Amino acid sequence: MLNTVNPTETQAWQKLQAHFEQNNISLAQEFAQNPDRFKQLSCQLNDELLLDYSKNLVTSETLALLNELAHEVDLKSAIHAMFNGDKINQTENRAVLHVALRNRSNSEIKVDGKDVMPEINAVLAKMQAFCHKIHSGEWLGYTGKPITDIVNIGIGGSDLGPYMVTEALNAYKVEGINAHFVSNVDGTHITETLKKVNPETTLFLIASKTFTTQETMTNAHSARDWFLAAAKQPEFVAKHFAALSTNAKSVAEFGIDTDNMFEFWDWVGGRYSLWSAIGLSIALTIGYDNFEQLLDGAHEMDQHFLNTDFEQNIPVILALLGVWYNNFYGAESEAILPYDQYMHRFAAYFQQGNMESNGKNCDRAGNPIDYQTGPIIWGEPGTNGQHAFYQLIHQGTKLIPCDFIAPAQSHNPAGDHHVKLLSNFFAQTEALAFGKSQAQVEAEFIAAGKSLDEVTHLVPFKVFEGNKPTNSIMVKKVTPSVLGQLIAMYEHKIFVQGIIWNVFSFDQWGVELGKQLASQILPELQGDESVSAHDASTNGLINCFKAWR
Ligand SMILES: O=P(O)(O)OC[C@H]1O[C@@H](O)[C@@H](O)[C@@H](O)[C@@H]1O
Repeated sequence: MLNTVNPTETQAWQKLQAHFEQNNISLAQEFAQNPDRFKQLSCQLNDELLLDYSKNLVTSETLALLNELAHEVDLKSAIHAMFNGDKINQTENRAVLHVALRNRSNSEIKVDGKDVMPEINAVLAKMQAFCHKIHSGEWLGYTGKPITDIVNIGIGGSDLGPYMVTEALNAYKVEGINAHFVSNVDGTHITETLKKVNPETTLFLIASKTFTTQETMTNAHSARDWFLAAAKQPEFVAKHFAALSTNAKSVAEFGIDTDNMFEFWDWVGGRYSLWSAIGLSIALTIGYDNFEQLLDGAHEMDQHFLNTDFEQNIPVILALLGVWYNNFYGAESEAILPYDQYMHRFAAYFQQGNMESNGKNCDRAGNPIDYQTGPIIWGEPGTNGQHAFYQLIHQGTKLIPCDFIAPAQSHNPAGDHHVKLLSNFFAQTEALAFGKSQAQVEAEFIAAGKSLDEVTHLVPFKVFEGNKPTNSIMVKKVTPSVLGQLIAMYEHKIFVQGIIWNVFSFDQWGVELGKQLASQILPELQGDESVSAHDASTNGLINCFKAWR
């Protein structure tokens, strides 16, 4: 059981509040006063991942108080509870063991007295053997041809992770295999995807923890109908459909051979499931060995998180900085900005990871919360974002803490692209931190031969106040292992924040109401008679739809 502590009632919180009110931290001043600031406020996981958090609005006192907060809410016990397989997802009475899925040390981890590692290893071995069959061409479709296209049908955690990772690791793609991802129940998604593939050479992976999700089951049935329209014989489904699920009964009812089912367990949260059988599309796309390296990287971050003092603990540092802005500066959102085109779905992935985990307004004792919890997460790859929304980050009225992520080495070192990309990565955090003063703007005008009288009216528009906080996360190269490290880093950041905010990070009751209402509305959309059972707005919209369709 996790304890329940209202963070705002801790001594550390009170001290942080007073510290916040008494200090107006200036990055320019902090850097001017302390030439060792980068050295002191940066750390490396290994020789592939560096976190520079020196451009944050913190002093050594801020960091000490934030650490005190972590200790006061007993973060250490919570971390151990998760790694020990305690049922910390209390509203669903489940353990939270994505760390077991990548427990490369293979040490025993027990749930209800039973070691889960043998089952995990058995599923990994089954995934490895399956990948080998597909990649070697041993597995043949119903007309005797090898598989060339994988279509993953899933949504939420059964889509976002595998899609993000296969995109981020596109440089490792197995030749001859194309991956597709269908998630939306909008018929456009499956229809457009099916136009690109051939039933004789396509393998569908039906990815659903529950195997009941409306979107996924609808898309899966449409895919099967499409397949059978060509293949005719239902027994051919076995060669072209596999299931990734915890629900063997529903998999069998759908008609998928349970030999083709890759199992996982209720202690794997949907948004933490890419490490499980849900990662089969990853292993098929980038190769099983690379999938294992992804697990290895995550395990390395897990060990760092479990064993490192909070002062040097990368996920803990990131989490505490987030709490500082979210709860004291009143920041509403955080941007994740990868300077790596392959990572274009990374922010979208952590929208679910973070917002579904910590978007909660009820504390662990069931009381309503009167302080801020999870932030809004958003972002796009640099430099695209620079030409779109960075204006607001630089000169808008909102504080948006940003994580800048960049690899030192590109997978595509074409010409001078990478140095140009990285020059922007360095320039942006510098500009955000230090801005441009009125004196600098005026000096630039004078240097350009203008008289101040001529340009005074323009000066205020060109001033950047600076003092905008950023983290820079530099990696050597986006390899499978490094990506595993990065994902695990953010997962644990989210965990730490959930512990501090006193919420349950591993349930998601907030997605249920809409699902319930949609299933009530669905039968009402049949027939032409007008609907009056809802509020006036919902009735009006439904009746408009009926008139127009
Ligand atoms: O994997 P299945 O069971 O289809 O769920 C898919 C998604 O459903 C949503 O409603 C959320 O609960 C997500 O956390 C989950 O990842």
